[in-house]
Amino acid sequence: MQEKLLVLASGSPRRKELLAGLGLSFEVKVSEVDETFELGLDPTEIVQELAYKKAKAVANSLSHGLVLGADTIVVSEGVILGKPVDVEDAKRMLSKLSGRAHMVYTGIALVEAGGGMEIRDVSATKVVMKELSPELISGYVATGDPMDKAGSYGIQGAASAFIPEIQGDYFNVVGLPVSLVADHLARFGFELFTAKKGG
Ligand SMILES: Cc1cn([C@H]2C[C@H](O)[C@@H](COP(=O)(O)OP(=O)(O)OP(=O)(O)O)O2)c(=O)[nH]c1=O
Repeated sequence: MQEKLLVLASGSPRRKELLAGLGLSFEVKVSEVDETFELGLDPTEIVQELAYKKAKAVANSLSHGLVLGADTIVVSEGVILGKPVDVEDAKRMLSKLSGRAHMVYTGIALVEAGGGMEIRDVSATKVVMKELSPELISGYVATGDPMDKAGSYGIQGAASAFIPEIQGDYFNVVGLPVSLVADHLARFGFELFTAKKGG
């Protein structure tokens, strides 16, 4: 029986599904966070800072429990690509990613409500994308799939056809580096496959 409360501070259905895969019980609580970041910060710092903001905002509203936040961005040739603002933006991002490799960074933060321990970490995956014709980009964007995703693609959907190779954690690209999260959860007492979970 898991005694300690685990809270996922995310509205992302992918993150919910990936965390649920670990077999732990958790609640989802989302709070509005300003996702702007300081210019000049390294992408690995930006994703950790945004993940921390998301987790901290929810932790501040609770008296107890452990809160997990995450943030994913795509970086191509030094340019940070978040979620597209519209269809044209999505097409622009995909044209930029076409025919070259880029990096996907997901920052994670675990924050104990009530002023306990806090950790941040980051996972990086290199993604190789095929050359995409304008017709292919238009067709994919028309499906709507890119619109809520960093870099304007979802490796887990039809865009899998564009990606012949990755180096690193696949789940990191989808939005949650599950293996890294599991390692950190264990440090907070959330052990997998033991009788005592989060006690
Ligand atoms: C690159 C890539 C991103 N994504 C998603 C993961 C994230 O949900 C999203 C990046 O946006 P985020 O701002 O990291 O997360 P979010 O707004 O969806 O959810 P929340 O802030 O509430 O936690 O892009 C995919 O699903 N597949 C992919 O291949």
